[in-house]
Amino acid sequence: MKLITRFLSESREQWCFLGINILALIMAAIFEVSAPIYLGNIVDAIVNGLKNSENMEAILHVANNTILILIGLYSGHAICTYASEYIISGIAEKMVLKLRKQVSQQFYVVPISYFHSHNRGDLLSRLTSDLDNVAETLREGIPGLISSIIGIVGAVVMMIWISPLLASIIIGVIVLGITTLSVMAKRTRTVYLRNQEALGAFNGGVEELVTGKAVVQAFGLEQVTTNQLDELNSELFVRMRQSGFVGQLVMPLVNFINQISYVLVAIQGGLMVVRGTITLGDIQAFFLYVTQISDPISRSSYILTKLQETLAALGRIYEVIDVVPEADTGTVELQVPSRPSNCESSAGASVGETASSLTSDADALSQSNDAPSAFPITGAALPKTGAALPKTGVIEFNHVAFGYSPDKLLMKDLSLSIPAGSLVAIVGPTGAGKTTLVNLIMRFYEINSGSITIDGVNIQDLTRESLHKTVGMVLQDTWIFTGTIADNIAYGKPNATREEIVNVASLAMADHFIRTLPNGYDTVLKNGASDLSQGQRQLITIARAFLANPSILILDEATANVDTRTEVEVQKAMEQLLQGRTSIVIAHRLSTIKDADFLLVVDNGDIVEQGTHEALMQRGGYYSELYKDYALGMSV
Ligand SMILES: Nc1ncnc2c1ncn2[C@@H]1O[C@H](COP(=O)(O)OP(=O)(O)OP(=O)(O)O)[C@@H](O)[C@H]1O
Repeated sequence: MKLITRFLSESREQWCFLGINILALIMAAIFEVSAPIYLGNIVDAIVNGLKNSENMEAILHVANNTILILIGLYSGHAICTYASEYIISGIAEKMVLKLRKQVSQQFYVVPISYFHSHNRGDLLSRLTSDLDNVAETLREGIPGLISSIIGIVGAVVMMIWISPLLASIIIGVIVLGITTLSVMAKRTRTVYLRNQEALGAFNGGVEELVTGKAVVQAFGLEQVTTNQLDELNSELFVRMRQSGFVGQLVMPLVNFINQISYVLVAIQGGLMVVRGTITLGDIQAFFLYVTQISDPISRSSYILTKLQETLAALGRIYEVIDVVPEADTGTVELQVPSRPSNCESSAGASVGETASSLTSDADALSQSNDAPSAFPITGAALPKTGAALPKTGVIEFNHVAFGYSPDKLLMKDLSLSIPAGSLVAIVGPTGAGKTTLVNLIMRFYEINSGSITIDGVNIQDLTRESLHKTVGMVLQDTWIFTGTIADNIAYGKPNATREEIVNVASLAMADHFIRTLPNGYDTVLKNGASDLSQGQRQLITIARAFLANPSILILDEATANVDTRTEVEVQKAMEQLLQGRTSIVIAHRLSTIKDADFLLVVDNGDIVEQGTHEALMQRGGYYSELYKDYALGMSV
């Protein structure tokens, strides 16, 4: 009930149209229930005329007038029904549009942790099938229910008006029928629910088979998987047969009730006609009212069952709408330094020229950071990393504590400083907390205590927009949306010119392959660009990062999916991309680790070692062991 009240109160702007719709339904019902009386009048006119030996012309004259009235009534019924359907479909679409907008907007503002704790398919089904369910019930169910109720009430009133005695017999049968149907509806609900569960399980099985086809084939498990799917299919067959059986029971039952009513009306009505207490026309009208009632009864019982399903869907939709959005209480905007963007600085220069000039800059940078203890992990004074470095992009963790659940901390007291413009590689075993560390910089999760600052400003005081403009990410899972390659590259800078786009694509070594496509930069990518190779997709996302030009860049094994030859090219481009910004690379690759100015070795959410590759190797601690294992793995 709460859900219905909420839904109605949130659809206040549609109330007026809803009122008009109900009015149209009432009018349609009035026209419909009036007709049998006039049909009865025709019968009476003919019977009485013949009985009184009136001439045929006089009889037909009376009948013709009534027929005109009937044409008017049926036309009125058709017009009002059409108007009601037209209005209700508008109302339904607007209500669903509003819900869809609310849910879609929520997807942008709910914390990322919400997505991590919910099944992706389940979230999608709320936006699709649950909303469809609500729309269908609004479009067809509710008008059907209202017109059924009005129709039943109208027909009962007319029956009482014609003959209270006959009406009471019919009402008795109706009450009996409704009680039986509602008992059946309860049982049907359970059967339908099991059917939907079986359908969901089968769909899940098919999805797993489709997405994991390569793995299934690689392990030669086609037969096992097919058998599992067969089992799910058999279960679905049984459930569907059951639901079909109970669903088909409703109509025969309603027909049975109908026929009982006809028999009772025929017996009692016949006796009343003989006694002269009712006319033959009234009996005929009575029969028509019985027919008019039976259909709405079966329809409303079905709609009431469907309504339960819709309320469950509405509840799931409101659950998403009610998620508390990520707090964006920050007011500070980080000043973006007047640093030339990648595309401007390189305009006109060949990739080779740019790369070589940058390599020497990078060398200077790495030399200045060579001292093993140059980067304090305690949050003390930042090291001087050379006059050429930019002043923006300093990241500090001050006594940070964080856990995905409050009772289990992953980081207990983490402090570290990353100087502006440095290239830091985070290494550590799987599950050590590398991704978590960068997620905290992006403020995807709120820390339990301590603070994280960028250029001395607590990230909680920054607006989310400013934070995400300052920190860019290139992830291993490439995200390509449906649109042209140019649109995909310009994602972080929608107003970028074609020249800028081509420029950054050249820097990311993507220009060549893009030009080989039939439509070049205007090639439309669909289905996550499944027709491009993983490496090509990655190059596009790297070009995207070039164009967005953030002062801090996070790379999550960004070159992991690029082949060895492409990797060399991408590395060159990367040097350019990383130039002049603080870069944090989560990498397992030897090349990335060696290029880094500094390594942070993470284990159990803590930094256990830090320093350059050489220094850490000399130290012979945790990193050197890790590295030796890695090198051994590479040589095997
Ligand atoms: N969304 C989450 N909810 C709960 N626990 C999580 C979540 N994400 C990660 N964890 C847990 O936190 C710990 C650190 O995970 P994290 O992803 O940061 O490790 P990682 O070092 O990046 O690992 P890998 O190298 O395998 O990617 C792990 O124990 C992991 O199970």
